[in-house]
Amino acid sequence: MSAAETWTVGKLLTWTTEYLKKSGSDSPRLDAEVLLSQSRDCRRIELYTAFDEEPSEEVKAKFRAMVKRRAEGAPVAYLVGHKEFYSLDFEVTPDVLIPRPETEHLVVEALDQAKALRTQRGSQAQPLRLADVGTGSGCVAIAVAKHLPDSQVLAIDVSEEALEVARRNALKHALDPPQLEFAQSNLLEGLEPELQFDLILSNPPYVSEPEYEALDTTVRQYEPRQALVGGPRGYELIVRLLTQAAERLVPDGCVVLEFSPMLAESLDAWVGDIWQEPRVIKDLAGLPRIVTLKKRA
Ligand SMILES: C[S@@+](CC[C@H](N)C(=O)[O-])C[C@H]1O[C@@H](n2cnc3c(N)ncnc32)[C@H](O)[C@@H]1O
Repeated sequence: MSAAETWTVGKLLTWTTEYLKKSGSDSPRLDAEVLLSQSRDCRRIELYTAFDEEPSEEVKAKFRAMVKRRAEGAPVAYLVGHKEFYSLDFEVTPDVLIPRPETEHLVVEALDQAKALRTQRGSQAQPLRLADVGTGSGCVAIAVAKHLPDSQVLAIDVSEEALEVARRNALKHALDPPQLEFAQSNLLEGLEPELQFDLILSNPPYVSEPEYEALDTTVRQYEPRQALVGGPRGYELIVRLLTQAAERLVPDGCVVLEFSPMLAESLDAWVGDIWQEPRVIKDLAGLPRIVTLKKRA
């Protein structure tokens, strides 16, 4: 970018798109638009009616600094401090995983299972009790709580730093106890012994250690390892969670889990003698991504 040129919104977007493309971004135009709208404090769509305007020096300086960090690999969501998930806006910091679009399938399936339980139990039933294990930013717990106003959701994480972000997101979406509560716990271990749930949801860490080493450096360098790695083989946390969940579910309840398509061949082993035939949901790429498990009678 030369200082003498007039850097209009349109030119800034064109130049930055090319620059970020060369730096390895797989969504350079979108990145440029998100960063510029954040710097101008406007909505992305408003850039389209401001193509010929020249932003102030302050806006351009802010934009340049973010573009530089993006070119170095920093994820856009951490640079702007928020990310949309299930049509809701969530604060994100490097203490939490950036919510992924495939996790929206977990929310859809959780809402379907909640509806089925309600229908089964009738209109006089108690509020549904849900747990979201490994809540991170709180995106799953909050999306579900927003769509199930008469439910009680317990959002759990082992990381106190992640819980602080999730609590701020709950505040932002006007969710209070008893509809949404938080607990720091290693999976379900630290909870009161009498706590039982109708639905246990989780997008747990499920990347194996070798897969982690092969992940894009932007993920490894910026996102919390604890949110990604499930153990040497990837499924260790899932197996522990399923054992604990079997003790915490009411008889007609179920577990809804996101997992890696790489772990699909382990599904039968997870089911064992405890769970019924799994219901598997595929993501938009046609890969197995979500599994729902009900206990055998
Ligand atoms: C894959 S992230 C999911 C975050 C969020 N639910 C989402 O879908 O974007 C997994 C989360 O599990 C948490 N976690 C890791 N090990 C845990 C454990 N043993 N007990 C509870 N939470 C754990 C991590 O801190 C992280 O927030």
